[in-house]
Amino acid sequence: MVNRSPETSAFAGRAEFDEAVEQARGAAQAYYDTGDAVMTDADYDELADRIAASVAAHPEWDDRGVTTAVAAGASAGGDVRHPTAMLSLDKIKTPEEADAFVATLGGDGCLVEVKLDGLAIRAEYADGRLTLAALRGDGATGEDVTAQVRRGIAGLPSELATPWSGEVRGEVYMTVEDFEAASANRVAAGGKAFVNSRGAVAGAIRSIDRAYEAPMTFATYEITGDGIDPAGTHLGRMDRAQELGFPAACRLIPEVAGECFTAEQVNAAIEVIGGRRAALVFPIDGAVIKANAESTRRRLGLASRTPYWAVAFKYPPDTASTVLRDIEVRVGRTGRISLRAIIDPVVVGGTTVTRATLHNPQWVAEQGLALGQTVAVWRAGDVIPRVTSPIGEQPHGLTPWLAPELCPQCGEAWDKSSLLWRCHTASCAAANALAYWCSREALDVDGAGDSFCDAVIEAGLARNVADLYALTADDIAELPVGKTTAGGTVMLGRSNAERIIAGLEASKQQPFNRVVTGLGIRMTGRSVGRWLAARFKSMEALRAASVEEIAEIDKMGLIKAQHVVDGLIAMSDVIDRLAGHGLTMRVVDDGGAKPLAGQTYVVSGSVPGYTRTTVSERIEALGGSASSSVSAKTTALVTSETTTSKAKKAAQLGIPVIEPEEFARMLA
Ligand SMILES: NC(=O)c1ccc[n+]([C@@H]2O[C@H](COP(=O)([O-])OP(=O)(O)OC[C@H]3O[C@@H](n4cnc5c(N)ncnc54)[C@H](O)[C@@H]3O)[C@@H](O)[C@H]2O)c1
Repeated sequence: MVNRSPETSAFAGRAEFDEAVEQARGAAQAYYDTGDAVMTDADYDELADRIAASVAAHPEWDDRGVTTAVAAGASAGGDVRHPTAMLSLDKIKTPEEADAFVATLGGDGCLVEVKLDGLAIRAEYADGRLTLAALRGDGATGEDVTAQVRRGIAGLPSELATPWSGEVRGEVYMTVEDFEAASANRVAAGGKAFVNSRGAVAGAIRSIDRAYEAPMTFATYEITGDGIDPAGTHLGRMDRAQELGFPAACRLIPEVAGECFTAEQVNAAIEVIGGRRAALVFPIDGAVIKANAESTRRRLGLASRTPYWAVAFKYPPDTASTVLRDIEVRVGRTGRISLRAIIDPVVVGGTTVTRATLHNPQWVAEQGLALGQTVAVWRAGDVIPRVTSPIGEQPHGLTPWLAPELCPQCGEAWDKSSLLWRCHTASCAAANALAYWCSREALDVDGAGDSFCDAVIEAGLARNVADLYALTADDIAELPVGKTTAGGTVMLGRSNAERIIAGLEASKQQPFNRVVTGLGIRMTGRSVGRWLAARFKSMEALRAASVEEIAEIDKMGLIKAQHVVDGLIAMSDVIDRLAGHGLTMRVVDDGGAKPLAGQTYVVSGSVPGYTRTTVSERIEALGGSASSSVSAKTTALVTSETTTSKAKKAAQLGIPVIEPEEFARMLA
């Protein structure tokens, strides 16, 4: 057994302990039987650790199998008896615990492989034909899923190319893409969206006559049978498995497929897998460290629930639970509804998060989400945090949240023809266009927020961004921009009006790329604005460019290029008037030195004194390029974090990392 982290504390009293056991068993029942989440895995693991620490301190306390049985609390296995037990794995969380495990191997070799997050399955073959497939169940017996497997699981064929007889064990899982598809297919067939990919596998593999497509994949980690040396090594057996057509879990990340002999090698492999976690197409919840040679495995042996020759390293959770407090409804630049969850602060993926996105109104309704309810929030790598599921039963007395039937901006009905509702009214489109133009990522007009833009459109003072430049402080000082708590009207006021007019004046000095960005052409944003400005240098040249010429820009593509051409034509008059008002219509080269020429930087997080846009602009003004993803071409990654996927990728590729403060000095 692996030593538990010192901070794990035992329960003080028996009653508290019994309650925790009950809670853990209930959670396991939901987790294994239905794939539902009653708590996050991290919360479950903490509870199980505390139960284990309590049993260690009070051996007479009965934990009803939580620490000694496979899937304790879940419904009893099934009709199929496994010839040898299908075990669980002991968990570790720190490099020191990994060191301790490696020490137990006594210098023998081990492997570090991905711990796939799906369901354990075993399949028997006779003369190349699948004869039986069963789930792990309680470890001793499991459910027969032969018919479901025959429906098709990639990597677990009903018939092999050779007449092989034997048994494979492994994990059935869904790739990220297949999970999204299975979930959408189930909703289209009148069912509920799946909560996560493991839950999706649990649901799909158990329903024999499901009315929706749910593509699944298999990878093996154990094999016995014809031509397999039971006394050999894991790597040897996996070679044979691959020859037979079963993908091996240990080969899914080729960089870590070799044998390790030292704790340093093991921890380095754990780091590599952890660094790639957010970008992997298959779901993992850890890495498995396991002895390679059968002789080592036999020497170390098995406990009742787990082998002593393998452990699972669990990465810091990328999912945390918190309480949903509010949902803000906004209309995006392209008229699409966007939902933002306001949540109690929670640390997830190494950062404190207070806001998260939500899929769409239908998903929220299906999940029955209510304000005040506990939800799971997921954040991986640098992605925007997302609410992935409600956790547990909805507390009594809460009413499910429903999105407003009307657009909160213009009061008209949504177009609900797709899951992401849209508002198509001309006033909303115009107000969104103005708000985008004035936003920090475009012309950054001081003081001109959403309520000002709505009010200008409402009052008929502007129909497009060019009209803004004809306004005076007198025109806008009395615009109604809000309501007092007593229901009275709040006016913009003279000083705010003057601030906005000064902000509009100052925006005439903004560089050309921001003018291009601010036009708000579909499928474009600040990066495309910068690429177009850098490539064509002036509005004149940009307007003269063909779709093909624009598409030649790296990462651009024909579809975006077509939108650019169409957008520029549609906004022809507006652009002419903007030019007339003195907005910057060409790249102004300050003639300064270009010390970053030929260099590419990836900035992750904030650099003092710069916004995300201005830092990219500054890099480019100094002759360099700003990119969003780390690759072999990256000169350096700018970040103060060491645990993000970008930082790990940079470490893997040997790319230098620069602290944001130092980078700010380089740009000065
Ligand atoms: N959220 C909840 O309410 C809840 C409840 C119960 C359990 N859980 C989670 O389940 C875990 C315990 O589950 P478990 O006992 O099923 O163990 P486990 O899933 O953590 O580990 C054992 C399993 O790992 C799988 N596996 C994947 N890749 C593997 C590989 N390369 N080599 C070997 N095995 C591999 C196998 O299916 C094996 O059965 C807990 O740590 C917890 O995170 C969560």
